[in-house]
Amino acid sequence: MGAQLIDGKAIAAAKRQAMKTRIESMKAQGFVPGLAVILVGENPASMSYVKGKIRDCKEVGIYSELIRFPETVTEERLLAEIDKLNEDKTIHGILVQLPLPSQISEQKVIQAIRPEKDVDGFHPINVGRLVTKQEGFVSCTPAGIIEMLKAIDVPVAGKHVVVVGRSNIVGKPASLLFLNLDATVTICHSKTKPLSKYTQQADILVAAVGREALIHAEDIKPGAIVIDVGMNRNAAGKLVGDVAFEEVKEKAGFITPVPGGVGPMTRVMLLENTLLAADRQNKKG
Ligand SMILES: Nc1nc(=O)c2c([nH]1)NC[C@@H]1CN(c3ccc(C(=O)N[C@@H](CCC(=O)O)C(=O)O)cc3)C=[N+]21
Repeated sequence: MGAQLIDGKAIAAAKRQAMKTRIESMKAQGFVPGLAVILVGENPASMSYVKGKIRDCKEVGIYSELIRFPETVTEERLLAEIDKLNEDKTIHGILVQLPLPSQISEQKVIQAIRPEKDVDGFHPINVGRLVTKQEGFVSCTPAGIIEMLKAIDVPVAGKHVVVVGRSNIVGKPASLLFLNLDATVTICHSKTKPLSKYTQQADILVAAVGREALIHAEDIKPGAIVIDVGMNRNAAGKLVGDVAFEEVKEKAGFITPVPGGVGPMTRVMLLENTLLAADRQNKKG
């Protein structure tokens, strides 16, 4: 295999380990960071992701609350719960697991969260802060991608980063983060033609579309850093990314696996954002 593997699972585990000490000293000063996770309905994938988040909190010593609602919950009821959590001094971060059922406006729910507690970084205030390079909260997956590059000591300034995908939670914020780090950024999407013309120019390629085997060996530059954000179930029921891993790994310089790459980093950045939120709210009193 040509490429070096970027082990997101190991990087995330090391970060959680370092957090434990930080949280112990917070607790020694009588201050406990807290995260509230709201889950609506019984989607098995959402339930398993949320369980993971609660487990992560327990491991590092963050106080967590799981608040569950039936699939049929009204928007009004959900917004009332968020209002309550906004005022709750023991809760520093609020995450509403997406997607939400169709009777509920995701935008309304996201905007109901106080930006200071928006550890997902989805609130338009935090998005605006990212655009204008101000301090706020950055969406966990893009933040995790940057942390992986830091871990392998790869500078981003001056690099050509090609992001495939323009979602509000990954593609757009990832592009802005790289831009803020002085990369040259190209954003590609479903209407980009031909996609390979752009991806072949990437020093760092971020694949965040959600389609199995979207990126093949012929689509990348030799030695490129390939970050795979995809989470797809293949025909055999296996979790696979957007990158045809077996062939691309022979040509890339670095590559992230799925599972064990971006996913664990996303989870650990939620913990980081929760600690950041707690620190900031603690300072303000
Ligand atoms: N408000 C909100 N915030 C989110 O951050 C959010 C969300 N809603 N809705 C769903 C997506 C998806 N997401 C994942 C995070 C980690 C893994 C992860 O850890 N994946 C493991 C594998 C897990 C498995 O085996 O299923 C891995 O890649 O190694 C996956 C998916 C966060 N999301």
